[in-house]
Amino acid sequence: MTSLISARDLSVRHGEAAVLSGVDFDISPGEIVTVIGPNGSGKTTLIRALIGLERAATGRVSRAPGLVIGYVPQRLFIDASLPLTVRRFLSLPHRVSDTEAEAALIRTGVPGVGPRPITGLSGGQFQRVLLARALLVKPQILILDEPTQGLDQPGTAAFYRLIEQVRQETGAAVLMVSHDLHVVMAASDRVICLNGHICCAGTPRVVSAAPEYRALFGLGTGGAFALYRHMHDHDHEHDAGHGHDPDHPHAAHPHSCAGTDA
Ligand SMILES: Nc1ncnc2c1ncn2[C@@H]1O[C@H](COP(=O)(O)OP(=O)(O)OP(=O)(O)O)[C@@H](O)[C@H]1O
Repeated sequence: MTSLISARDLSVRHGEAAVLSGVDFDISPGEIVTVIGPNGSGKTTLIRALIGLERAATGRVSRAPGLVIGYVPQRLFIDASLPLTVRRFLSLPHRVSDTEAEAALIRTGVPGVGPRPITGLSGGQFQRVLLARALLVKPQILILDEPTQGLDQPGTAAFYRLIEQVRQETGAAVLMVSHDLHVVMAASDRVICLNGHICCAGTPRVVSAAPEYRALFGLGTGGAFALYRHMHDHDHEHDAGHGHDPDHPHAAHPHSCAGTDA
């Protein structure tokens, strides 16, 4: 299947520091792919490079022609003194009708918040409004950088269920960065474990068994694995699009994952 976004041998530098090196990446229509990794491992940098907001030092990134991306960045500061309602926020930067705006709020589980000041929302409501705004562009791919930050565990689980529904209803691919390992393992088709390079990648089952993953996140992933097995009974035979045996974890890069290669 044709990739929506792909990267080959992608490296990104910030000044002298190599933040990412040798990254190969693909995402297909309708896939949910999650990038995990420690703080500073280059997750946001990878997302930004895939969108085209960050320049590749070497390698290349390609996007399907005319690809429509719905992007929720990691940080969005809104000045609390700004008199901005949710409704007006949804029309930034592209104007949408009241009907479209309310439909998006209903879909993301926050109906009727349109007239409220955006800075008065709870963390969970705000994340849902950000998702609503991203959906209003009718994206072929949703890119969400830590969309559940600030949410409690039930809120996080509910948000991932919503993402899954959106994927089912719209067929959009979803690329996420997350720290919620347990839910990530339950809600992703494919997981990429990043630490300056790709340490391991594949289905949640493959990644949670990989020594590189365990070196980074410890062995307390049995619960995640059980949750994943419990919630998913559909086919996960494909593995990272590389034709590997899905039951055999692999490092996509031969280096240790204990530290970045920078
Ligand atoms: N604009 C920048 N200028 C210089 N260094 C940067 C810049 N942006 C990121 N970095 C550095 O690049 C490295 C990777 O940052 P990045 O934000 O991609 O990591 P991350 O995995 O998303 O981290 P976190 O989990 O903390 O959000 C870090 O060492 C960071 O300090």
